[in-house]
Amino acid sequence: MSDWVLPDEVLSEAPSHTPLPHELADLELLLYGAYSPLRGFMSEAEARSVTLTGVLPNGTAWPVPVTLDVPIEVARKLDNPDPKRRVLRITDPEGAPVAAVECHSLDALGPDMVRVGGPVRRIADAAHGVFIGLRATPEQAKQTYSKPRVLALVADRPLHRPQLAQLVRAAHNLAAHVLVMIPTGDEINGGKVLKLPTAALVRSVLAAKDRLPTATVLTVPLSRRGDRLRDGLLTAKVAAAYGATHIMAGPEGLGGGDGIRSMVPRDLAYDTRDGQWRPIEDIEPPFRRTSLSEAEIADMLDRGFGLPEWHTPPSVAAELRKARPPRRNRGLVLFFTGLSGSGKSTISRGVYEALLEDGTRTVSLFDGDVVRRVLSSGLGFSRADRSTNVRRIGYVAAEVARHGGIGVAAPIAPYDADRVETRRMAEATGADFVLVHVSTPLEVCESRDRKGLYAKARAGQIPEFTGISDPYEEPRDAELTIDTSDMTAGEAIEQVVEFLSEGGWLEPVGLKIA
Ligand SMILES: Nc1ncnc2c1ncn2[C@@H]1O[C@H](COP(=O)(O)OS(=O)(=O)O)[C@@H](OP(=O)(O)O)[C@H]1O
Ligand SMILES: Nc1ncnc2c1ncn2[C@@H]1O[C@H](COP(=O)(O)OP(=O)(O)O)[C@@H](O)[C@H]1O
Repeated sequence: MSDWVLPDEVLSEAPSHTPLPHELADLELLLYGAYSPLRGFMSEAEARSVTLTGVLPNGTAWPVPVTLDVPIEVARKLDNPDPKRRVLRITDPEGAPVAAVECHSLDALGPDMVRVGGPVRRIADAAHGVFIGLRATPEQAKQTYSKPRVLALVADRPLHRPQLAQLVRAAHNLAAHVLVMIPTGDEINGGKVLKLPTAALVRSVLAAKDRLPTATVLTVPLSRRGDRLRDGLLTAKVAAAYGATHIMAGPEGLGGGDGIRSMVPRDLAYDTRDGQWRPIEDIEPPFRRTSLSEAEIADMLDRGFGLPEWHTPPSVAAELRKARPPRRNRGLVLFFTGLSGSGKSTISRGVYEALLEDGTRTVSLFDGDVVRRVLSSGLGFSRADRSTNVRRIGYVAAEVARHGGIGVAAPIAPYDADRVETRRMAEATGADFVLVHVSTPLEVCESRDRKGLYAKARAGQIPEFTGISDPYEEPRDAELTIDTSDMTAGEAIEQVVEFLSEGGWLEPVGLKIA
């Protein structure tokens, strides 16, 4: 990839840095040569040029910035005037060195961060990664192609019969070898209804392998930037680097370019007369079954209904059932937020006990006092400490949910960013996240003043008290909002239990609140 030779003593003295997941994914693609002709991370000027014009200053078209940002303390250690000796050692999240960056450019991004640009070089093969055995460099992949034409498909969702039929038709018409690229980078779930953890996505795609024409199936650490057009162009670039001559346009549409042609598949429907998938307009309406939407598929899985065989191969359906079990068996983080005295502890404890009495679900309660004593001992109530506290709770509750249990937590959790991160952690495990905002107004909480804390806060004896001298950011993404001003604790608990039953997380029968 890179022709520079790195003396050992330079490397051993180089400062280390562990990049963010999407930066590591970019690094992997750079090292593979999958971002060819890029050989390294962009300088700020290059990144700006790409963002504004889609072209690098040297005239190369490139759709998105590929950048690496490091904290200023790390950048300060890169003080050698000779750029060949200004080397940053990149470590994976476990701390093992994986690559080196020869830092040709260092551009300050505000007071804390520095953008590091320059060529990259592999030090060691990545040792970890889900389905790492399915990774390949473009050169390795090209060895497997059986035909001159190669049709790429980015499988960022499971393949059901309509997608398989589209692929088979396109591959047949082109007489092409098929290259299935399963994206394993960050944000592959972005905007999807049916969110799957990476391993589950790979398994569900592999479950359709027998139904593919001659194909090479790879995982590719592609991540999404959130701009469909540019993401599409980047995907096409990577597919071209892997030797694809054609690419299937996805539901969002994908750009071609770079000598790769985009294939827009025809809309297919199922013909009930002979069980074939064919262009929708070739089937008379009474015999036509259109494909299920992602929302319909998600809903069927949530309710525990089997996916119909006319639509989904049984092997794929089985993987999806495992990855997304019916809600009554699926992990859940039930997260209460609200002011002190709003009723979080009372309601969460009541729901926890109702779940214990019901006995169909395993459940852990992260009681506020116990959390502060054990999990978060030593933390106070500064913004940073509250954030750490809430994210720790979120992390542990997500682990409970990963294994199919219900994690119930009830911290104040005053900051939106921490609640959002907590939701992300839960959903990344394949579990659900339900946010209950106990919205009892401050006046009511203060009049209750069960622990006498509001009086102390008003008297200035407790600095940074939520609602008095510290912020509470009202959630706008709560699944359920309960104001306990005019209801009994029993009624509040029942509202939550009913919500869980109606949503399918609990069997409706059997649960009774006294
Ligand atoms: N400064 C300040 N602000 C708010 N609350 C305070 C403070 N100091 C102590 N307490 C008591 O600690 C409880 C809140 O802890 P949490 O872990 O839920 O807070 S946070 O989510 O980390 O913000 C909270 O308990 P609850 O009444 O159960 O909410 C208070 O009793
Ligand atoms: N509908 C209700 N739901 C919950 N608590 C209520 C309700 N009505 C009155 N309360 C009282 O309000 C107080 C709430 O305290 P707590 O549950 O410890 O709140 P938090 O955990 O949010 O600080 C308790 O004394 C509780 O008895």
